[in-house]
Amino acid sequence: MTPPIVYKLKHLLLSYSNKTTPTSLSLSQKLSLPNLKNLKKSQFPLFLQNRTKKEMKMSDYWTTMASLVGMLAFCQTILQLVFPPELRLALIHLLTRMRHVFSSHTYFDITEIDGVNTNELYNAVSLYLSSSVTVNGAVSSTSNNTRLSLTRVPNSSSVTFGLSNNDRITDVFNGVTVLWEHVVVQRQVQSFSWRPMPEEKRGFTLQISKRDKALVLDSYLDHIVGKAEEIRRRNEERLLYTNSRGVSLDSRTHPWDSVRFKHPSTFETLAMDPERKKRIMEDLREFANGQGFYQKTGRAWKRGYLLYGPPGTGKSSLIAAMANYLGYDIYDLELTEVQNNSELRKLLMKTSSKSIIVIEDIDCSISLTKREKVKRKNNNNGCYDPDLTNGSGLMDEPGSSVTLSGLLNFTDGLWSCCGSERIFVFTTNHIEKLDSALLRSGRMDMHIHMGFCRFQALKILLKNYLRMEEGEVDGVVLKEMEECVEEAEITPADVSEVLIRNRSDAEKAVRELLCVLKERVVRRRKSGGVKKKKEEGEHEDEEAEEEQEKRALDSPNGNREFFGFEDEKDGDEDADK
Ligand SMILES: Nc1ncnc2c1ncn2[C@@H]1O[C@H](COP(=O)(O)OP(=O)(O)OP(=O)(O)O)[C@@H](O)[C@H]1O
Ligand SMILES: [Mg+2]
Repeated sequence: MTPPIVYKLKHLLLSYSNKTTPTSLSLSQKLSLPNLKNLKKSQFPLFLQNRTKKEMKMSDYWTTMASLVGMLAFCQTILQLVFPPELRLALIHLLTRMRHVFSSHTYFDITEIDGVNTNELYNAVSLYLSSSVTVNGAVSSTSNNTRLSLTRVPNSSSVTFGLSNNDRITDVFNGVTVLWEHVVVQRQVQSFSWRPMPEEKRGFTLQISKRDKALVLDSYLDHIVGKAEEIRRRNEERLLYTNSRGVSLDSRTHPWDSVRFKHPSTFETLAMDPERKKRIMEDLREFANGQGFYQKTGRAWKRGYLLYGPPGTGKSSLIAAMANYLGYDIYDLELTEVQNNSELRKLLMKTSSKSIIVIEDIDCSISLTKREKVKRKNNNNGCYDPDLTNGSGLMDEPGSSVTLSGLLNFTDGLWSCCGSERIFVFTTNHIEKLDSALLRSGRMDMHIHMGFCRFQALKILLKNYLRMEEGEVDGVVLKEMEECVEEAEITPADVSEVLIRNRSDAEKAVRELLCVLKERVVRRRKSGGVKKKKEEGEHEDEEAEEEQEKRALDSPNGNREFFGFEDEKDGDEDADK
């Protein structure tokens, strides 16, 4: 590229060599050069002064140009020699320091790379500013033409805005205005380094008034880090991990395979009584925000949920909704693939915090009823046989891969505390098969019964699948539905099926659903389902009674089985321990 000064000189020379050339003259005028007619000879460079128009032949012109360019290059070299990069940098630093000393502001530099390590604060600031520029006026640019860069990181579903190189932006925090500048300079040619450095040296400079300095140190940076973490989680897609048999569990390999988790289930789409839903959401939120509480009370920062109910009532959907609500990853633990307790522990150690560890159909994964039988056997013999237990009073199935005690250690023992902010979710279709040790508080803090579809849940499904609000459905049909839905004992999955089938015709879908509900009621009445169930209830076998009794003892308000919502209770010792 021709430097502007050379460009100007070229035209000056051209016009000088041929004053009558209209193009050169107009060009020179365009460039606001002095009118050549008024130009005194003394105003020309010395080596040109003795030349006249006639003397300036074409060959002379090119010679002159070459000398000029050579001179410029020479000057540049001299400048570089006189001011080597280090000196130039030092001069800049000196000037910057002087500016800072006399300024009423304090400056904080947050460089991208701190020594050889990546500075997490830089990334946090970058994320914070990127989100803030889009938040209603929380941050406003210093000028309207502040440039924003757009990025999309891997695994992210959204585009983020960033501050362009060397641009500035203001932020307001607690009524104090601060200025951020994104400083990008070319990195010096580096000597040998183990770690290749980026070509550019990037950083943020925070300018804040000296009297507000305490604010930054106290809370502003904490605020930024917290916000950045929140944004990061929101932007990233959830991951669904699963364990597979035979994966080496040495310290280098990761025993979990992951895929992107894009389950659309949310608490909004979940067909469930709104009050119960609200309670679950509050519980989750309290847990996620409860670091201080757990620390203060000396409890591991984890929570257990047991979801139980017939197939197709939304247990898995609830787990997905939980993950989407909190922005947690899911570890779907396939217990049958785990060889032994130590492998289970290793798997646990390789889970990250802010995650939900799920064991589906826990009653099918591991024999959990054994313990009761052993207990009975011991009772029958009138003595306790320690050889049959693992020392904690729990029976380990001989030759089995993972034992009950191993599982309990996994959720509640010392090992459960490696890492934090984790939720354990177990699901089962048969809660009555589970051992009381699994049911006691502290292990599974909340028991959530996912039952057949009720009227409230039905309305949510109508809204989800047919986009029909309550008022849009025929009042008479709705009333009939309300009357028979509970007796029909239909799962949300079955209701969904009918609605999906007819989703192109909402009226037809509603009519058909009502028919299905009525048919089920008739069928149930015919087969004496209700009556039979009552009789069954009266003649429950001894074992089932014992199970119920045990759970009633465990439950302080006795409603765990049906509603599954209890407050946490402390000090409820496992009967067998
Ligand atoms: N409560 C619900 N709210 C919304 N949709 C539901 C609900 N229950 C079931 N469904 C629908 O039914 C399908 C099956 O539900 P889901 O897999 O969550 O049931 P589940 O209780 O986990 O069943 P299983 O015990 O067989 O694992 C889901 O695709 C979902 O669309
Ligand atoms: Mg399921």
